[in-house]
Amino acid sequence: MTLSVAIVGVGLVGSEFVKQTLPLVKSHVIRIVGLSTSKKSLFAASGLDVVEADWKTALSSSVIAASPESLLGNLGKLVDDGEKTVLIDNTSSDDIAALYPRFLRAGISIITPNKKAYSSSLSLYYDILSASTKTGARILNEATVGAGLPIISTLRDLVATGDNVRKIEGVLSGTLSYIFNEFSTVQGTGPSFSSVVKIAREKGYTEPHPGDDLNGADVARKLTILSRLIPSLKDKLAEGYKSVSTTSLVPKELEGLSGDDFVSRLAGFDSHFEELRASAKKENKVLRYVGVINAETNEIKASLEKYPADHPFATSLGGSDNIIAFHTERYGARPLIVQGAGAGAAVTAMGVLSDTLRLLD
Ligand SMILES: NC(=O)C1=CN([C@@H]2O[C@H](COP(=O)(O)OP(=O)(O)OC[C@H]3O[C@@H](n4cnc5c(N)ncnc54)[C@H](OP(=O)(O)O)[C@@H]3O)[C@@H](O)[C@H]2O)C=CC1
Ligand SMILES: N[C@@H](CC=O)C(=O)O
Ligand code: NA
Repeated sequence: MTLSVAIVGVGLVGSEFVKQTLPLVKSHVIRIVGLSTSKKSLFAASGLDVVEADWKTALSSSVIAASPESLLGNLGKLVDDGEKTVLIDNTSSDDIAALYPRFLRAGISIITPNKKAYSSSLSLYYDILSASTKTGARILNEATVGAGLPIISTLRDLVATGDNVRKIEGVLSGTLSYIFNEFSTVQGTGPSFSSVVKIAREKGYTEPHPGDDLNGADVARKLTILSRLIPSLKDKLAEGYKSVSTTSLVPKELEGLSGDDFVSRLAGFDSHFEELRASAKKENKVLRYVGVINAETNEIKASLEKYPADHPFATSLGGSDNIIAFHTERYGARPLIVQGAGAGAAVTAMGVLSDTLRLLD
């Protein structure tokens, strides 16, 4: 059966998703029925004529305004006609996330790298789970943590097979990994903090607003998504990521600025970060921003820490690498470790597309 797919959000990840999907459109595994930005949309129930490059022109010249309501109606009709139908949410929008229960109740599956739905209030989370259970429409979000790395599937497998997860710890932000791998080296020297943040943004690692990475919220969201999969912690974070103890690296003066203004004014705070780097170097340590879920002490925390120069977080990470260690009863002596690029369009779109193909299992 051909999957009918509507893609909302065609920025860095969304455009790469379309690119990776084109061979599957040619072989009739997938039919792209909808494309939309925050302003414009295209829809054809029988499938859009999607050709690399041309779809961008067609979408930007479309006169049809984006409307999640009409998309819901159009996709609902496909479900009624017996089509396997999927919404791919490649935005970082809270508004789209809030609509997931309605899409699921209409029998439309959802695949997303957008962390908003699973890391906000517990009530939205349970609304999503119950809508999915009711209709059998599935929601998969592997790319929300570690981009294409198998983090969520690994944790689900550990829990489903009865292992006891004691602690999860690691570097969960591709942006903050890149920034501190470049900024805080064992030599204790390197480029200025603001210049590395700028490059991380240019490389497509950051959230649409880089302050959402630097304030720790992105890591806190990932910790929320993971902790809700651990039976003893599933109801702990009532307010989602806001309930996580989080260290922000955003100077107070830059709060509330647009992404562009934020990045251009960050240079004014380079000396503060230079001091942090120098103080770590004095102890022969490096700075790394880490996330920890401790199921034994119930502590869930996102923070900037110092690690000895010979620690794996200091020696084995490069680029936007994430490293996540699962300490469990079965993996008692040595944790199960997943490591690799944790941000960037190619690896994120791969995570979204592989989830999409799981719907055909
Ligand atoms: N970049 C990465 O490495 C990773 C990203 N992610 C997640 O992937 C998602 C996309 O990230 P990325 O591609 O980098 O972000 P971009 O800012 O490049 O793209 C976001 C897109 O979403 C669109 N959009 C925003 N709001 C709406 C809306 N209400 N309706 C329709 N479209 C909307 C924007 O449209 P417009 O152009 O009109 O504003 C834009 O095209 C985010 O949730 C991010 O957290 C997850 C893992 C890694
Ligand atoms: N901004 C995020 C993108 C992936 O979730 C990160 O840097 O990890
Ligand atoms: Na992942």
